Amino acid sequence: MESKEWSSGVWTHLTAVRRQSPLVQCITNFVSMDLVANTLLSAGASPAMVHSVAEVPDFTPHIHALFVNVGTLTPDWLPSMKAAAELAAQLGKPWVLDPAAVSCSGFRLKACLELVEIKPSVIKGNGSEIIALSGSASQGQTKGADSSHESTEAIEAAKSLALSSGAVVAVSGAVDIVTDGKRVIGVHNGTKMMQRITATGCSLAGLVAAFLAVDPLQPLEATVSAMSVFGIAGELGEELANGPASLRMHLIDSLYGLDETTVLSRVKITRLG
Ligand SMILES: Nc1ncnc2c1ncn2[C@@H]1O[C@H](COP(=O)(O)OP(=O)(O)OP(=O)(O)O)[C@@H](O)[C@H]1O
Ligand SMILES: Cc1ncsc1CCO
Ligand SMILES: [Mg+2]
Repeated sequence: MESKEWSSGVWTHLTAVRRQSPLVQCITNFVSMDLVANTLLSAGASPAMVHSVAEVPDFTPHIHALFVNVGTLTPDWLPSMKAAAELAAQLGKPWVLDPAAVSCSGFRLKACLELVEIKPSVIKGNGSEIIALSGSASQGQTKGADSSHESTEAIEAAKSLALSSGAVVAVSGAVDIVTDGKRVIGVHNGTKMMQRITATGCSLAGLVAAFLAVDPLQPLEATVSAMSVFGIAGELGEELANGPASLRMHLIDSLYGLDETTVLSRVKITRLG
C-alpha cells in the first residue's frame, strides 16, 4: 500500500471512532485503568471498566470490542477475562490481549497461553512480551513490565505467534511492528519519553480495540492506524511537555484535538516485509 493510502486510512479510522463512539469493555490492570479510560475517551470511544465475571453475561453482548490486559493478574481475575473473551469471540466481537509482563511468572505465562487459545483478534505486547509469549525466550530475560528488547528484535517471534494463533500481532517500541504472519508493517510515530509514563502501552492496546470495533474485518489496518494515531498524539504532546507528567496530560489533549492536516502530514508507516 502507498504511504498516502495509509495516511488516509488512519484518518478514516479515527473519524469512524469519533462518529461511532464504540463501547469498549476493558479488563485491565490497576495501574492503567485511568489512562486507558482517558485515552479511549479522548479518541472518541466509550470505555467501560467492567471486571466482574458476574456481569459478563449481561454486559459483554452489548460491547463493540473487548480489551484484556494481565498487568496485575491474580487468580480471581482470570475467570472474568476468559468468560468475557469467550463470549466476545462467540459473538464475533473483536478482542485484544495485552500480555503485560507475561514472563514474570509461570502462572502469568500459562494464563496468557490459555487466553491466546480463545482467539484474540490482536495480541499487543512490547518486544520482550511477544518474544516470551511466542516461546522464543530463554530463561532470565524478564525485566517485569518494561521491555528489554527492541521491537525489531521481536519481528520473527511476532510472525510466528501470528501464524500459530491466527491473531494480528503488534509490538510496541521505537518502531511499532504489526504483522499477520505474512505482511510486516512498521509504524514510526511516537516518542521515547512515552516509555517514561506507565501504561502508555496498555492505553495503546485499548485504543487498538476501539479501532478494531470500527473496522473488524481489517484488523491489521485498524491496528496500524491506532498505533500511528497514538504515536502522533505523543509527538505533539512532547512539544508542549516539560517531562513525563505533563506529557501524559498533553498526549490526551493532543489525541482529542487531532485534525486531518496534522494526521496526514505526520503519519509514518512503511512496509518492512
Ligand atoms: N523509543 C521510542 N521511540 C518512539 N516511540 C516509542 C519509543 N518507545 C515507546 N514508544 C511508544 O510508546 C508507546 C508505548 O510503548 P511501550 O513499548 O513503552 O509499551 P509497553 O512497554 O507495553 O508500556 P506499558 O507496559 O508501560 O504500558 C507506543 O505507542 C510506542 O510507539
Ligand atoms: C508497572 C506495571 N506493573 C504491572 S502492570 C504495570 C503497568 C504497565 O504495564
Ligand atoms: Mg513501557
